Order: sequence, then structure tokens, then C-alpha cells
Amino acid sequence: MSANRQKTFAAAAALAYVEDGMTLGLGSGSTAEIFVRLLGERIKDGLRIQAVATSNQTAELAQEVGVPLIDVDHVNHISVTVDGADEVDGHFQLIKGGGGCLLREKIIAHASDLMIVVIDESKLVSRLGRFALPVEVDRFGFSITAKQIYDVLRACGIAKPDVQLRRKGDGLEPFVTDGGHYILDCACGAIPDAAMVDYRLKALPGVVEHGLFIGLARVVIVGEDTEARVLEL
Ligand SMILES: O=C(CO)[C@H](O)[C@H](O)COP(=O)(O)O
Repeated sequence: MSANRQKTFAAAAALAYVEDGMTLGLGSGSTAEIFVRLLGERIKDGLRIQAVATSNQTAELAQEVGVPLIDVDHVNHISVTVDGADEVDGHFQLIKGGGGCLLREKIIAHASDLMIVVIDESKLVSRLGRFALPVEVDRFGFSITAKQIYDVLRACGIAKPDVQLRRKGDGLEPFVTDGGHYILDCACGAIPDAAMVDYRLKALPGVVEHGLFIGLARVVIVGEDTEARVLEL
């Protein structure tokens, strides 16, 4: 069955958490985009909400489908954020950033009363690390930072980390985030202690943010072939 169908079940189930008058955080990526489109339909039917977007791409889509956006610096309170993920483990720890939006996604998730993650079944893992961990870094001295990240990952028990600068589709130019930073994709294989990696990466001066989301998600909605399964912490 298609991942797209599963993503649609998950995104549709997240609408049950949306109430009139809320300010929502809108995640990024294909599953979050399905949610934004469904939200746009609800708004046409009379739902009244406002939203902040976690990427320029999501902001453009929200405008296209009629979801009212508010400037992030004019937001007092975010009730619910709905976002996708690249991996989710049994403790609701996530790897995010496959789309390169992890910094804004983490800022908004952290500021929200509730983060809901919407995924297809393929994203559930017993241990994080099969998906390369994205780390957003300042462009200045990124090669130095890459070496430091390698050393941190080794010190965290990852035997052979592979740290690669993310490039655009053409493979020539580095990928640049909405915030103007580079992404280093760190293939780890498996991450034995995600909390330690989180702590030690954040201590590096060149690291702006990384894609480990720990202690943020409280609801995970897994799209399956015929329905969505709602997991709550
Ligand atoms: O973290 C993200 C973007 O930075 C996305 O949420 C993540 O990559 C999942 O995307 P998709 O729903 O397309 O599989």
C-alpha cells in the first residue's frame, strides 16, 4: 500500500486535535503538507484558526490553500503543532530534518503546548539512526564543525560516523536552509544514546541545531493501510 495513503490517514486523524480559535504550528515535509491541505478544506467549511509555518515552503502552501498565517514574532501561544518525522522510536524520540527545516520546526515544537507527529509506518524504528542525522551548522568554519561532530559521535559510541555536507539536487551547490545555514548529514547506523548525542552536539559552537527531537512529541499518529493508529505518551 502506498506511503502517501498512510500519510493521508495520519494527517486526517490529526485534525481531531484542532479546535476553533487555536493558533497552530505547521510542520514541513510531505505529510505535514497533506495536513495543511486538509486544514485548508476545513477552513473553507468555517473552521477559524491561525497558524505559524516552519518553512517558506509550508508558508507558501498555507497561503495557496487559504490557511491564515500569523508572523511568528506576533504569536503569544501555540496550542498544537502538527509535523512529520524521518524516524520515531518507542520513546517518541525523533529524527527530523530530512527536508532541512529542523531549526524552525524545533523552535515551534518547543513553543507549543502539544506536538503531534504524523508519519507513515515506515518511520517507526526500534532504535534511531538508520536515517542520517541532519545537523544544521553555521557556514563559517563548517569543516571544523564537521570534524568536531565526527569526534562527538565517536565519543557517543558510534563506531563509524559519516558526516557529509548536504548538497542541492544538482550535487554542485551546498543546500542552504531557510535560516541561511548548511546541513551536515551524519550517517550513524544506530544511535546508542540519543540524549547524550543531543547534549554533546548542542555544546559545539558551530552547531545551530540538530535533528534529534527528544521529549517534544506527546502524540504520534501512524498512518496504516486502512486507518490511523494514535499513540499517546
Ligand atoms: O523533518 C522534516 C523536514 O525538515 C520532515 O518532517 C521529515 O523529513 C518527514 O518528511 P515527510 O513527511 O515528507 O516524510
